[in-house]
Amino acid sequence: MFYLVRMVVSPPYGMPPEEFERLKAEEKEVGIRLQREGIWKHIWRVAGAYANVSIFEVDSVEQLHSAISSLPFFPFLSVEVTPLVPHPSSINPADNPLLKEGRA
Ligand SMILES: O=C(O)CC1=CCC(=O)O1
Repeated sequence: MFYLVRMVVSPPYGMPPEEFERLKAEEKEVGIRLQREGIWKHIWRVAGAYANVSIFEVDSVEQLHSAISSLPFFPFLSVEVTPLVPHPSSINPADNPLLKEGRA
């Protein structure tokens, strides 16, 4: 199952910069691990905002929640989740499991 996830980062006002930098480094580590595990397929910075849009591929919404809530920035994130289904006109096997399985 694919999900479009938009995350807006809002660190609390007054957070000491060194604590913020530590959390940011941990966030990057977890983000890279989830990409290497194949769950976090794409991540893009939203131009002009401290936000990202991402594509996750997971087996369940519980797995998605577990991944997102494992992020060190989680307490400071506004997260919007949109479930996706393959588009019938997609010719990209990565986006369309039917193509990947040779069934379309
Ligand atoms: O900077 C962000 O958009 C938040 C974030 C998620 C994974 C990562 O490395 O940073």
